[in-house]
Amino acid sequence: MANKIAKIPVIDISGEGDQEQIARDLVEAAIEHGFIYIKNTGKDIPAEAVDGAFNLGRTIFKAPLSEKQACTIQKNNRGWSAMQYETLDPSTQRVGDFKEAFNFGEFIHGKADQPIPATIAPYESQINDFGELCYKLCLKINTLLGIGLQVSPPDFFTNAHLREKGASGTILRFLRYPPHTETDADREADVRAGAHSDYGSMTLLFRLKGQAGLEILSQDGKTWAPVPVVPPGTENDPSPPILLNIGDLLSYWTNGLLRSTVHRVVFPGPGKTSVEGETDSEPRYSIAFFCHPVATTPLEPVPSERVRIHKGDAQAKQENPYAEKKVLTADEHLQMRLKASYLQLYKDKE
Ligand SMILES: O=C(O)CCC(=O)C(=O)O
Ligand SMILES: [Fe+2]
Repeated sequence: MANKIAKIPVIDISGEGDQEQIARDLVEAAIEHGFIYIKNTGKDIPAEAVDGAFNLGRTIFKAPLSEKQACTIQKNNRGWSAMQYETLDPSTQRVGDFKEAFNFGEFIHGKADQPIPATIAPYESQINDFGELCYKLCLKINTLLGIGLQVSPPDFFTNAHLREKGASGTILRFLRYPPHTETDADREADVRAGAHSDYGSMTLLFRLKGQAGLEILSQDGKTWAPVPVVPPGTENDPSPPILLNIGDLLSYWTNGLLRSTVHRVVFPGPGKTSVEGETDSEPRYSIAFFCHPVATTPLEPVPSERVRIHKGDAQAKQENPYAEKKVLTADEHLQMRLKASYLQLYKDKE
């Protein structure tokens, strides 16, 4: 039986409306769900930029294998991750994630600071521009979270993300999940992306209409709910909402007040998705922007009364052990998580 679809609020942050109210709504959604649909009216990220980025994603993965291999992912988390190279849930997965991915780190003066396939070299500035739009949207969200949590000063989170203050683990990631074919040996065991929570402060996720697969885990850790690409009320928007989720770092930084929700990408199978109009029979593409604070940021107590008085929720910690308080800087927090997911990379090179 297919599960009920996830009930995630849709919030419009693109207008001139009451910013305090929008900020409060955003914070409540981040506390309650950890996932929020950011209505895409085309003002922050134009629909053409999203479409262009998806075309780029297709081009990257079509590049010759030798070009992609020359850019194999490194410990700096940049580059190409081949099919089944990453294992997001090593505790339960026998085989790696049924996906390939390409990670771009921060660009410097509009140029990639890593090897990129020759096939996509002509599009370097387009990749940079899309990353810029995502970065600016994350700054805006950081400011709203600061306002909503009554952090003093309200730009506390925003300041920690300013690129001019130093490098960060921020990544623009293109993903391709091929469909299953009759000959795939391990169809039952295959998961497209194992259960995990994201590492950074927040993630922006772009998906395509009609493509099923993303699910979130309920707070009691018992049921998975599919997350529709186009939730009710957004059917006529220029582009599907951008799915925002809180990552472990921000959850950790706020004593677990903001929720870092566990999610995965599956093959629902024919007729098994409860999201009307979505299937897993075609290759699935998605784009994730993983936003991180400047690497040297000390994750000190957030100057907010709401955060201070929040008592860590034992249930949330059990569900997501990485949300526990134990790490000091943004970079140390990230390194811990990467090591757990790229088993081969760290085994081969240690
Ligand atoms: O492709 C998706 O829909 C989600 C991907 C994801 O959760 C991730 O890369 O962290
Ligand atoms: Fe994720």
